[in-house]
Amino acid sequence: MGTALVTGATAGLGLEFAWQLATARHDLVLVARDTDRLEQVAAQIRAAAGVGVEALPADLSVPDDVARVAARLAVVGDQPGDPRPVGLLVNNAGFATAQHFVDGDLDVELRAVDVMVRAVVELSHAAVGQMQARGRGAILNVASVAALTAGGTYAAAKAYVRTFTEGLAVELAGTGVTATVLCPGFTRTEFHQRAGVSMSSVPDAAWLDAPFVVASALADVRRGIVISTPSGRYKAASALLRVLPRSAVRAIGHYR
Ligand SMILES: NC(=O)C1=CN([C@@H]2O[C@H](COP(=O)(O)OP(=O)(O)OC[C@H]3O[C@@H](n4cnc5c(N)ncnc54)[C@H](OP(=O)(O)O)[C@@H]3O)[C@@H](O)[C@H]2O)C=CC1
Ligand SMILES: N[C@@H](C=O)C(=O)O
Repeated sequence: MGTALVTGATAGLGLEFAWQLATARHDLVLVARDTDRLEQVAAQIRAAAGVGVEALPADLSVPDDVARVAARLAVVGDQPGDPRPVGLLVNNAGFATAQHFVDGDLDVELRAVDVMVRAVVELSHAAVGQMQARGRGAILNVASVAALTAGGTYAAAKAYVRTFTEGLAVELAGTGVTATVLCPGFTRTEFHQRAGVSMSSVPDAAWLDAPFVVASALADVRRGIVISTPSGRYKAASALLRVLPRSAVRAIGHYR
């Protein structure tokens, strides 16, 4: 099995990606900011799954850190001593801005763009070059059903990722390399708690579990599906969001 690089691998969906990929015998390169937690996750997966795990601490809002991750992704693996090339890139790291734009902290808005747009573009570019040269590979970018809403910078970033990935999939057709965008709905992770967002009004039936979301996404990657929306509920919600008048979508006012 090949090597997978997962960003945001210390918690939530990223941690679940790491475990499911390790169980499927992929070696891993794991990226996140919290070095202690990252090393701990890497050690646990190495011990339990017996795969190779590199911990690559990086803050994806910091250009030098993104460049280090991009350099790892660009490795073709044809030089003696090279690490193995990455065959699957999972651009998963992200966070909720959890504020309105006008009276919000501009640094938070810009960091959201850096982590969820700029880093996704830079890392995809670094990976796709070596993947195309080797004639195989896959890129999985994590957006959100929020991409179809009008909820400020978070939704705009996710809309970018969705459209960007669709364009990449078109460009890559026939090359042996695929691009998939994952668009989950509400999923139980650390995401809302980290952002200090109360989710008490969201009914139980609206929640997805990370193991289900990740298994659906990886199955869709294997089948070369471009837009992966786990669960019938969120497929229906996405279909509705696409046909509603945008004035109605704006009225939903879904801010993250
Ligand atoms: N949970 C949900 O309801 C939904 C989530 N999503 C998307 O799923 C993705 C994963 O989120 P989820 O698992 O829920 O969130 P979590 O908060 O559980 O995990 C986020 C991960 O991203 C990492 N991370 C955050 N900021 C940075 C940064 N600047 N540089 C590097 N790593 C960073 C965190 O690690 P560390 O703090 O160590 O850096 C952590 O590993 C995100 O892109 C999110 O937008 C989409 C739809 C629904
Ligand atoms: N769908 C979730 C994140 O993208 C949310 O809105 O909480």
